[in-house]
Amino acid sequence: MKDVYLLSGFLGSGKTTLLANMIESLKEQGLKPAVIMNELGELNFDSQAVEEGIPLKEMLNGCICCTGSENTEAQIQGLLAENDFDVLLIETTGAAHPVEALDAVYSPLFADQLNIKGIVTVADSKRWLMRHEMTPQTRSLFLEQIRHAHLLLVNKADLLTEQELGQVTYELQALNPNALIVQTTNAKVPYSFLNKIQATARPTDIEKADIGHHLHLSSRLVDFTDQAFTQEEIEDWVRSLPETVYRMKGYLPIKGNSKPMLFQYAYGLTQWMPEFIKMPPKLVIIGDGVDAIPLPTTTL
Ligand SMILES: Nc1nc2c(ncn2[C@@H]2O[C@H](COP(=O)(O)OP(=O)(O)OP(=O)(O)O)[C@@H](O)[C@H]2O)c(=O)[nH]1
Repeated sequence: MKDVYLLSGFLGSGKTTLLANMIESLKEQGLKPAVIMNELGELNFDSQAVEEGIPLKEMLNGCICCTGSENTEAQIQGLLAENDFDVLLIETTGAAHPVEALDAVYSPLFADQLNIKGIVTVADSKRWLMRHEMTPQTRSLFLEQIRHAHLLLVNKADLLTEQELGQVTYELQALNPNALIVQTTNAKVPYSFLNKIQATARPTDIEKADIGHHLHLSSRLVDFTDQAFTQEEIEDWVRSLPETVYRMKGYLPIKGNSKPMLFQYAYGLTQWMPEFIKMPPKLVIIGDGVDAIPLPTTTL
């Protein structure tokens, strides 16, 4: 299993600085990093932050969450096929919504090779104090990046007074009580903090899950080998799910079909497509607390 970290945060908050620090920390631990950088422009000025010899893929033509997950899937598959690495660091553009970015990264094709550790959001603490000057759209994205973080860096601590820093930390923790929060200058975060987070629900977590536990944004891989459903049974199940299930995608075994069907769910809508290759019957579920939700059942 290869660990995957998604680096999120507003433009100029310190993501590239964090990336460079994380590469150093991982190497100190004897781990081999690989990097995917997602920049909005045609040219990636930040790629100099990644030293030679580290596997690097660049996605320059748009946001990881808008260019379509196929592109991200292809980049990850390329990295997995061509390189030997232990940890994948993905720097998203400042304009990426964290749920969309997680969705783009989590493909049923290689879900059993990747362990999504989580979203590390770099929050610019100075900008937080001036958030009322932002447009409502950018402020809302800023808030979403903070809300969905598993590890939250209150960065640029050097630019604030002690009192301001205390206030910002308190406000950010109130917005996301589940996140591990750490005050940083130049995004310097100890490896032990990074290693602590975990966004992929494992079978042992699911057995332990109870109400109030694991309310975080997380992903879960369900294997439907030796099972089959009708499309109606799946649609009924989808209607019974809480609104905190944001995305599902994968291949579902449908009675009467020799090959699992491609299934997608987003914003309350399902989409079905016949698949002509026999794909493994696996489904990825992304949402808050997905380890606790019941799975579909069949009557026959
Ligand atoms: N004073 C101060 N400056 C910082 C800190 N962290 C990062 N910076 C500076 O802030 C600027 C932006 O940092 P980057 O790491 O490039 O930020 P980014 O989020 O990757 O930026 P984009 O790629 O534009 O989204 C750089 O000049 C950094 O040196 C900090 O803790 N304090």
